[in-house]
Amino acid sequence: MEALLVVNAGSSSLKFQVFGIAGADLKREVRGQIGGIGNRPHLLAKAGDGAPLIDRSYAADAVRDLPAAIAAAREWLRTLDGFELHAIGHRVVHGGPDYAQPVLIDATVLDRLASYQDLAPLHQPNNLAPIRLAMEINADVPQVACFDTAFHRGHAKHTDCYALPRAFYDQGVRRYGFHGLSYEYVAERLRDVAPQVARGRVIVAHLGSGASMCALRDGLSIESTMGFTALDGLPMGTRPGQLDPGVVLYLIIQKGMSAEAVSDLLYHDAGLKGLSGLSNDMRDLLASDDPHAALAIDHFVYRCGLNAGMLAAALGGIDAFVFTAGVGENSAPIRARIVEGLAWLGAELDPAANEAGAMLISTPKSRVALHVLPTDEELMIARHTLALIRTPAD
Ligand SMILES: Nc1ncnc2c1ncn2[C@@H]1O[C@H](COP(=O)(O)OP(=O)(O)O)[C@@H](O)[C@H]1O
Ligand SMILES: CC(=O)OP(=O)(O)O
Ligand SMILES: [Mg+2]
Repeated sequence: MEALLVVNAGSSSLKFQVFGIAGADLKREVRGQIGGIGNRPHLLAKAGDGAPLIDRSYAADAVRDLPAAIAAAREWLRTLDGFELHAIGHRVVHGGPDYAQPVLIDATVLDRLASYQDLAPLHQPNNLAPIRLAMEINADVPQVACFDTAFHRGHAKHTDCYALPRAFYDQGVRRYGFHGLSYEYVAERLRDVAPQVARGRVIVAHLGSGASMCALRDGLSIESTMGFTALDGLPMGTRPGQLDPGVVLYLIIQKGMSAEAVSDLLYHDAGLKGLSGLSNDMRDLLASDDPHAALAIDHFVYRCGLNAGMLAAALGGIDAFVFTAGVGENSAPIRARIVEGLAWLGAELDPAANEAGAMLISTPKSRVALHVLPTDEELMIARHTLALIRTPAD
């Protein structure tokens, strides 16, 4: 069977999927992940119908880092029969000012993507590692990079500039926005499940370990809470979200911290983890009776409300609000608390539908339709990859 491999290499996990190609159709054949890298490595893979394929734990030092996880995943993928690899599609978080569309990867493209590494230190190096490896060992298989930033590239200039001297904008210092593959998928899903609403003004909240919101008008992104890097906007598992740049200056100038130490703080030790002092995982905080866990949750919910207000202003009101990603798809209590903060916009929750995790969780008289739509970045990558390898070169 002709097949595509999709790779989503994150900060602590390596996700991969295999799609069979039948004409213009894609069929998910394998959905796999190595999580707990360097800690409690664990390879789990299922067939497209959910049947288990492998469930294997490794010693921490057997899969210590992402390259080791790639090697482990590759070793297992090679045991699968019947797939003829036609292309590999990758999630690449930062596409900088150059890429507004997915792109076929060659050495020049790879160099350019590597130059954005410092703008996404948690993601970009890991995104590029499997590309480099495949270039060596599967040199004849085309690879496609699909960007988190691309879906937001149509933003108006007055919305994606910072109030800095304009030369910085020309150098690429702009508000890019991220999680674009997720928003693009959710916008498509919304067109299926609520076509009328999808043509209107919608906020999508991607609340996972990274978190952001996107304002959609007629299915297109017009604003995002994230900026130049994936540090801005909402508080996240280990990132602070919006922060006065004066804090960074204070840490460097007054406290004598190095740039590396500040970067480490902002990417690894802030957010829910920093504020609670307990965990970056919302499940741990919800289960804890520590007052610092409550503080972290209160802050997260409060900032979600503030940012929703900002995006509602960008849209001139909202017709729908959509929850997606790990927290958004799975946590009824967090959804309920965020919706309380949207009451002024006319949002009214149906508590039973929310508890049941239904696709529509608002009451019939709510002025804002409230949806829960599971995201699927990997399917979006597979579609883009197939479209690119099928496009004849001109
Ligand atoms: N039932 C749940 N309740 C609250 N939070 C949850 C639940 N399930 C998952 N999460 C949160 O979702 C996060 C992972 O989200 P996900 O979208 O998979 O993130 P990423 O792709 O960035 O790793 C976890 O860190 C956890 O905090
Ligand atoms: C861009 C980003 O924050 O991604 P993730 O949520 O996967 O960490
Ligand atoms: Mg994610």
